[in-house]
Amino acid sequence: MQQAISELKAANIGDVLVNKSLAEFTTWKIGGPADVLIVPHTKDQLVQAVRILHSHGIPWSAIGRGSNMLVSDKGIRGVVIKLGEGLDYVRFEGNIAVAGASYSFIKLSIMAGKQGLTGLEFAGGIPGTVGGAVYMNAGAHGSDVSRILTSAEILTETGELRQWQPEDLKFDYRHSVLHEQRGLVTEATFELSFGDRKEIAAAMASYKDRRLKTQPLQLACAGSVFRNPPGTFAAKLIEEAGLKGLRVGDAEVSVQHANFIVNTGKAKASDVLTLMAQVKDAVKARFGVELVPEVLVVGER
Ligand SMILES: Cc1cc2nc3c(=O)[nH]c(=O)nc-3n(C[C@H](O)[C@H](O)[C@H](O)COP(=O)(O)OP(=O)(O)OC[C@H]3O[C@@H](n4cnc5c(N)ncnc54)[C@H](O)[C@@H]3O)c2cc1C
Ligand SMILES: NC(=O)C1=CN([C@@H]2O[C@H](COP(=O)(O)OP(=O)(O)OC[C@H]3O[C@@H](n4cnc5c(N)ncnc54)[C@H](OP(=O)(O)O)[C@@H]3O)[C@@H](O)[C@H]2O)C=CC1
Ligand SMILES: C=C(O[C@H]1[C@H](O)[C@@H](CO)O[C@H](OP(=O)(O)OP(=O)(O)OC[C@H]2O[C@@H](n3ccc(=O)[nH]c3=O)[C@H](O)[C@@H]2O)[C@@H]1NC(C)=O)C(=O)O
Repeated sequence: MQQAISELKAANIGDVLVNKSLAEFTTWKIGGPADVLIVPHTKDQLVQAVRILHSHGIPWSAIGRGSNMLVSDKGIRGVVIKLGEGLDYVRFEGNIAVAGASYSFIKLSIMAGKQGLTGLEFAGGIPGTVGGAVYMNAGAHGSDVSRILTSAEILTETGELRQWQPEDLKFDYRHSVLHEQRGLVTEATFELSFGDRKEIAAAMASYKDRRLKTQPLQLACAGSVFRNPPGTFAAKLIEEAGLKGLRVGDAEVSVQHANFIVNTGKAKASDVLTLMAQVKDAVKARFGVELVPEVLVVGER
């Protein structure tokens, strides 16, 4: 690892931060350190960094805005890559939106609406990056990334840039092939439709209003903790099992939305994991339904 770190620094691939806490990079504000966090500022630096890591056989993973991740208290061994400002861009070509992977998915939604383009209204309240949204096939209000994405530029494990088509990404409910196959999204292209600016703004306002009423947006969280089981809602089962307000340390099942766990202070990842296990067990005992996490639990346990 030491040799790779020296090589990364010598190659000027951006910031190379050793033993860097990841808590500040997650919306839960929880998580131990990455052995090394690298922040390439440009796409060239990113490509070079991945090639160096590949040549040393060092594992790497990506972090976007950390809005769907539970990083363990011991943190992540190996290298974590956070994309820098060089991939924080958007451009519109007619009804096509092309966004860099570190661009905010919410900003993309707002910018598309301002162009009079419809199709991204659902993204107005999803507080991650474009890269994270593609990885997760993020969605809301009956739509998701798979409905509008026409291609994604992927940096492969060996450091090659490739254009992937939607079928290559094998999208499913909150799932893409990137869960099984390492690859970094560097850019995504979305096909939208020309619509009415006022109607788009009205839809976004109503989604936002609904979220403000139903989700604990003012508290540190990571969105829905569990996937919705087929035919029902995780939140409904958790509420009916009487678990709202259940706490472990500073981690709490939100009293506002039962499928959100909020960090009310200094919750540790272990507190959230214990709470998740208690919720899972109680729902299984009461309804016989096996809840499956939607949030990604990463790092050394
Ligand atoms: C208040 C709140 C509301 C939310 N509402 C919704 C919602 O309605 N719908 C929904 O789907 N989600 C929702 N989420 C969850 C979350 O915002 C989404 O899953 C989002 O898409 C994650 O993006 P991110 O950039 O934060 O990814 P991260 O959490 O940083 O990462 C998620 C995964 O993507 C990978 N990844 C990140 N960037 C890249 C990249 N460039 N290339 C390859 N892999 C990458 C990471 O390695 C990780 O495995 C919500 C979260 C919060 C806090
Ligand atoms: N609970 C948590 O852990 C977290 C919650 N969030 C929530 O996610 C939302 C976005 O946060 P963030 O990315 O930091 O951006 P901001 O809250 O800074 O918002 C950025 C822009 O997006 C607009 N906006 C925010 N939410 C919505 C929405 N639901 N629909 C349409 N437009 C919206 C804002 O408009 P305006 O100023 O008019 O609202 C602003 O122009 C906020 O509601 C925030 O509370 C974000 C991160 C973590
Ligand atoms: C927040 C996320 O996505 C969200 C997305 O924002 C919303 C809106 O489209 O729909 C899903 O939530 P959700 O299924 O919990 O949606 P909601 O409309 O809030 O609730 C569904 C049902 O559960 C009930 N409900 C909700 C909250 C609660 O505390 N108790 C309860 O009984 C509601 O009454 C409703 O009948 C996504 N979650 C999943 C796991 O699919 C995320 O993925 O992180």
